[in-house]
Amino acid sequence: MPDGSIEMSDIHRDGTQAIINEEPRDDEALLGSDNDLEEASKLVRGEPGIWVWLLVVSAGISGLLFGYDTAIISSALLQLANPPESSPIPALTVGEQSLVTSITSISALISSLCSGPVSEYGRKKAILAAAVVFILGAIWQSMAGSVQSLVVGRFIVGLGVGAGSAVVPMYITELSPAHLRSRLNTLNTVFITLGQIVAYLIGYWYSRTPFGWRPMFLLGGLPAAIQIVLLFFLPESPRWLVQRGYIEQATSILARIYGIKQDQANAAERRMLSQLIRSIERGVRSEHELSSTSAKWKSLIGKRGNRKALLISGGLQGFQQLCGFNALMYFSSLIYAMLNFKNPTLTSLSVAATNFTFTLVSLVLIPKVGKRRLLLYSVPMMALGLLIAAYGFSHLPTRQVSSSHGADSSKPVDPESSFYAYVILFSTTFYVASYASGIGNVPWQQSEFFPMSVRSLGTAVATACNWSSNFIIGETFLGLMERMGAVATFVLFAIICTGGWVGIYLGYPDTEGMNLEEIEALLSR
Ligand SMILES: O[C@H]1[C@H](O)[C@@H](O)[C@H](O)[C@@H](O)[C@H]1O
Repeated sequence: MPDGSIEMSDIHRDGTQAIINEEPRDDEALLGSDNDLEEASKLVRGEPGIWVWLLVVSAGISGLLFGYDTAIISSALLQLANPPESSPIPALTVGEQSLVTSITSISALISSLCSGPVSEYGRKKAILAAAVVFILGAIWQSMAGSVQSLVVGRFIVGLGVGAGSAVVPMYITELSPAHLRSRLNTLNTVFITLGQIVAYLIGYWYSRTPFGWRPMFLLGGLPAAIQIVLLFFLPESPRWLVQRGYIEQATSILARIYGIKQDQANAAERRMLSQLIRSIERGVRSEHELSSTSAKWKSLIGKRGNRKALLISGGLQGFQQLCGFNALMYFSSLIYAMLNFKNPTLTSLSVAATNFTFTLVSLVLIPKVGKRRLLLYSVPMMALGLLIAAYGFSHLPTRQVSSSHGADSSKPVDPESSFYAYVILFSTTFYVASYASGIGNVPWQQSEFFPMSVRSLGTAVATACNWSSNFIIGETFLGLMERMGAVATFVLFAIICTGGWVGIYLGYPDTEGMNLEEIEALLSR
């Protein structure tokens, strides 16, 4: 070859075994000059093309559904707790309401764990399976004729939520160029938070329609149907393809991601592609022995780098939920009703809107500031917001904050307590903004910590940490408020934030701009 670069056909392999058995070649002998390398790195730092954005948006529909399905339940419950006389489902008791809400976290926990083995068959297949489950769940919930079938419908939809929440960030991580990985992953969280806003708006829209909960649930199936169509155009993860030996397909997908026309590629471009493929190959080669699930578990827990990856990602996922954000998300209308706000539903829409807006802010900040620094700056602000809210609660009459029955409109509002109610509104909004800027989305970027051999399993376990902590908060928050009071509950969350900050300071590495293979090397040290 005239310029010393390699042809695509040179890097084509016919199966995993061939990759594994092949001796590493001397890259330098095959690749071009230093000038080529400089050009190649400029290419790597370019803006993502429209194809990459479309790809992430199509995959991100799972995030939209995650947000929609976890948030729509609060509007649906308002109706299901006060049904019209002709309703086949009697008014849900408090216990049933909590079961219908928490069953989704339980099934999300189960399916996030199962998503590991399923995504070994292909990331796209796993996303497709989640989309089918979303549609099934939407139809089932909307047609429910009894409490039991409602619970089954919520269970089904939770299976989609859990699988989508584990697989989509992994898929995005595996196909993103290193310098765009954080940004593209944050886009998935933008979709989650957008789904939550859409759910509040649709919930509000149907709130006065008799049996409005049926269309509320059914509408969740629509984006999933669109996603199934889009999936035909989505490529498979290039890293998964390399692992399976489909080098040619992986190369052409990487070429599209980096905006390279393969038939017209210059030396620098060909060089960059071959380097990418070969560094992925090396990762696959080094861990090829992990074919069984038990060997993967052994490696995940036994190997230093993997164990660290699991601790960081699982710990961060647990912290994301235990810091109490979803308690505010799920029960904000109740809290604001206790504070005598006129329209608690609108005030809680402000929680979702702040969450969405500041996730957008972090989309801009992450590439500039980096994930580690963003977490270190934003978590103390969350603690501050919580402490100010606790201070506000401490000035309100105890009866007002421990009642679970909402606003007492017959009681004249004492102007001093209304001042503190505003202190609480502003401090919780400040807390939500700080949450959304960092811990609200960074944990979902967990897949980057795991090497290919244990990536799906590690991602699944870390995601399960999220859903189990989500369940704990959903189940205990109101009890904590009743038993310990709002002041102690908010102080407790502030203490959790402080502990989380220390954990991040000590253990969360700065991986900004590193490729996945460099992160693997960093954690194995
Ligand atoms: O990252 C998301 C996002 O922050 C959502 O708003 C929240 O409800 C989820 O629990 C979380 O995982």
